Amino acid sequence: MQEDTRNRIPRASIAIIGGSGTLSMDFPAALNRPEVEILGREMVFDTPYGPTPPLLLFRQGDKQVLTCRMHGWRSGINRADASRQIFWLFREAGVKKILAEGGVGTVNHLLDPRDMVIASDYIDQSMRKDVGLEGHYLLIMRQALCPHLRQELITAAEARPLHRVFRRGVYAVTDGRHFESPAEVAMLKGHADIIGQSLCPEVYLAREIGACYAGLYTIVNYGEGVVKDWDHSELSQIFYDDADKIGQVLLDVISRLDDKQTCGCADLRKPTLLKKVYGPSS
Ligand SMILES: CSC[C@H]1O[C@H](OP(=O)(O)O)[C@H](O)[C@@H]1O
Ligand code: HPA
Repeated sequence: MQEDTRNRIPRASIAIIGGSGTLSMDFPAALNRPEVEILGREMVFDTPYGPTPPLLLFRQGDKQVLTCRMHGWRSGINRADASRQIFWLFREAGVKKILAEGGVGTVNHLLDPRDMVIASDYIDQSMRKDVGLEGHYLLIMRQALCPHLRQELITAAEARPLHRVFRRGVYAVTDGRHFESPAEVAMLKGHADIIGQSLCPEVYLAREIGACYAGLYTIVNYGEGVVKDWDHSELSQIFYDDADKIGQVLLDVISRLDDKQTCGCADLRKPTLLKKVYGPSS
């Protein structure tokens, strides 16, 4: 049953946007970490954009962490609205660092299913470019993926060796209820390494609220035409098999994080151009 927690917004300095990996388990409770205490499940909060999807709140050491499950709210809902609701809440809760995880396809023939990539940049091929909170235009998307958070993810992922970890890679963001055609994959080759549907508009909203953002992505399929005869039935098994490692990596990172943002991401949130035309960015 959903607990009604509207208008009682907790403090949380860190947020996790879960993907297909952590969705397949009772994250983070299933990982049996003694320092983790679940503070609330199925928490829904009122926002100017409507009630949020259900979130989970937990404490890890001295940090409070809000988590939402992307797939849990994607089906049948308006993704733009849900993104605004969640990031409005993150801002009000004081979230400064956001970690994401998700499943992706590969367009780079050097990568294989189960490899993990800490994305270093993105190309937005989605139709979600204009999703934001109030009044922020011309956001600077330099270091959209925080170098400090990325380094923490690399360190944590490499310390739990299971599959190959790639320290950088360009994530092409697509839209769809479908994967890409061979021609689309061929077009993306040479520009991107991995394809998924879960990085935008999140990076824009993170920048808008002045939070750092970085993600750990597990390859669950070859893009069409990269390797012939790929069987998509293997896709969800990879999520299930590797969910534990993905979740542990996220918690390992959280245990090392502090509240400081010495990376400069927070300073990049102020649009510097055309203030007179577009109005102030508070
Ligand atoms: C289940 S494969 C397609 C789906 O998986 C990824 O989502 P997530 O990042 O939440 O794991 C990808 O972006 C696609 O939307
Ligand atoms: N394309 C788009 N999104 C995806 C893919 C893909 O190949 N794999 C997982 N999410």
